[in-house]
Amino acid sequence: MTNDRSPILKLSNVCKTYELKGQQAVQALQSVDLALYPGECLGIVGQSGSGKSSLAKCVTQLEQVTSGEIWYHGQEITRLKGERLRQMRKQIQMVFQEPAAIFNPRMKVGMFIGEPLLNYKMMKRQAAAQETRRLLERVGLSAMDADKYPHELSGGQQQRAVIARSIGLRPEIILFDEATSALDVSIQQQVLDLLMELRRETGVSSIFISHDLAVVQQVSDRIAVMHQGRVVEVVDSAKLTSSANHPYTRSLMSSALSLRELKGEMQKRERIEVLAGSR
Ligand SMILES: Nc1ncnc2c1ncn2[C@@H]1O[C@H](COP(=O)(O)OP(=O)(O)OP(=O)(O)O)[C@@H](O)[C@H]1O
Repeated sequence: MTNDRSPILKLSNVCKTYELKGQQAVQALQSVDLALYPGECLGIVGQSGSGKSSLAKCVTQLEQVTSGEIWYHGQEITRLKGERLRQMRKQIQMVFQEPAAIFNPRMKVGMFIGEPLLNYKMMKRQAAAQETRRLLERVGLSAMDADKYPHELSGGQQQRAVIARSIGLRPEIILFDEATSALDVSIQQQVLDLLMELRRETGVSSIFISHDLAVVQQVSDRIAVMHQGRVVEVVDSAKLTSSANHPYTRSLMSSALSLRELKGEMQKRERIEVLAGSR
């Protein structure tokens, strides 16, 4: 659908090897080629250890690639330094699984969201405070939450605050790395709905990483399937059932299916128990 346009981000032959003292090196990424098109959500799915987080970290230079190139708007970004790296990180934001890990426990939520607006000199203090309130409300929190400390928010609310901070910078790309995986199922769905709304509203491009194929399929236009550090295939989300070819993708699909059946069966059993008065 999007292949007639130039990609905004392109990974070309990217390899990442972790050298470990006294142990065998780990090849986390092996010759990865991927493209992200403007406005697209590219899903990345694969089991634990398949290299998903390493890929996200190489894009944002939290890790250095071992070899290969990453192009952002025609600029090679694997060795950026100083101000150019800082500007790239403003444009390519990352949202992790554990929001608690990136909060400063002593910094109020309002400051957490407003600080980057000041650091990047996007606006003055008063305007940043106003923008912070707007962002809080945009992600479904209250402007009053600005005065709370992170521990006073639930996990889902913390993740909304992290998303508010990211979108405040008006990035071109947001990388979500298992961003909803730690949340309860109903809260997870609310956050996914928020992400889909924000995407429609802002046109932001995104990479959505998860081990959960059903979740990835819900939010993505295309899905890159990773297995042992390689992208084994890229499929259109809407045509997953008919066009997935690789046996590994097929096995992910059947385990996602049996998980759905299991969940459905448990819900059915709960309903029967409630009707029978045993709960
Ligand atoms: N800093 C590191 N040092 C050494 N090995 C690492 C490091 N980070 C990741 N690895 C290894 O690289 C491989 C890929 O890990 P990575 O975290 O990228 O996979 P993943 O698909 O994101 O898995 P998970 O969902 O469990 O985080 C794994 O074998 C992992 O143990």
